[in-house]
Amino acid sequence: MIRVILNGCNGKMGRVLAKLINEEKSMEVVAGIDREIDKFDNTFPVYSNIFSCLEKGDVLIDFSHPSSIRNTLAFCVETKTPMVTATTGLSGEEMTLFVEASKSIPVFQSSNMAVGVNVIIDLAAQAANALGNTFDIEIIEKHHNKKVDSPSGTAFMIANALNETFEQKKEYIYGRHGNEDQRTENHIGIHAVRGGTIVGEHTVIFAGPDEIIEIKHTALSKDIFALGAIRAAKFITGQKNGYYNMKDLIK
Ligand SMILES: NC(=O)C1=CN([C@@H]2O[C@H](COP(=O)(O)OP(=O)(O)OC[C@H]3O[C@@H](n4cnc5c(N)ncnc54)[C@H](OP(=O)(O)O)[C@@H]3O)[C@@H](O)[C@H]2O)C=CC1
Ligand SMILES: O=C(O)C1=N[C@H](C(=O)O)C[C@H](O)C1
Repeated sequence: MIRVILNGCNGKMGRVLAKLINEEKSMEVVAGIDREIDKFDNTFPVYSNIFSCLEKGDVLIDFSHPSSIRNTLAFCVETKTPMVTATTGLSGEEMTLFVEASKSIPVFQSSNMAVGVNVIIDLAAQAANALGNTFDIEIIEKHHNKKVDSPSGTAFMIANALNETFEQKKEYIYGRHGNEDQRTENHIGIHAVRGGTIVGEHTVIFAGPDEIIEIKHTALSKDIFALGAIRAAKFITGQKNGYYNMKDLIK
């Protein structure tokens, strides 16, 4: 039985994960961490301070907020608990903390745990490689009105993968407004739409002379992210210390 500690257990994703882990034969949630501990009638103990957690986990799954990342990593390193993290909106400094921690524990990180998104990233990189600078690239992402960070972690993941294909790196332009950001071939435009209960949509537009290619992924439920994280958690419990992502899982 894989014992899971859930960081952000009372959030939207935390609750979907708890339900889906409950349906798994080989996994159980042994503890949860969140800011408010009495928000729901959880079937496992919930702590507001991760260092108060009494249960031993085989893996920690994190869908929370950047403000919790330092303590969560410190806890995982201290208790030698492998960590799967899906939290987005991290600073460059916070990202390097994961790489540092991965010298002591296995760390799995992805801004999007859905298999399909990782397929469209490869397709878009292939298109960017073939089209070079002749087509302009714009990324549009749409999410629900409760999302904290903009643009999405996935939009950055896509833009970074596309930029890797160019010798001269392109500059990211966010949601143009006014006269300052007129397009040049050196731009990747990134635009965030927020509304209602949109689960998650990412479209990469390649706009060329008289032709347009669009590569799009639509998430229809939050289950796909939770199932990806469950798969990552099963994968990482058997791994050596190191930094892993979806490429290691779906290769
Ligand atoms: N990689 C992926 O596939 C996916 C990633 N995500 C990312 O996962 C994260 C969570 O998403 P979602 O569940 O929708 O967000 P929610 O805001 O619904 O949930 C986050 C939870 O974490 C809690 N929290 C905030 N700060 C802390 C802290 N310092 N310590 C412990 N808990 C804390 C929040 O409490 P409170 O409500 O009090 O603020 C909340 O209960 C986001 O970064 C989101 O972008 C989401 C879906 C898919
Ligand atoms: O906050 C969300 O909901 C999501 N966040 C992730 C992101 O920022 O890319 C992944 C997914 O699109 C849902």
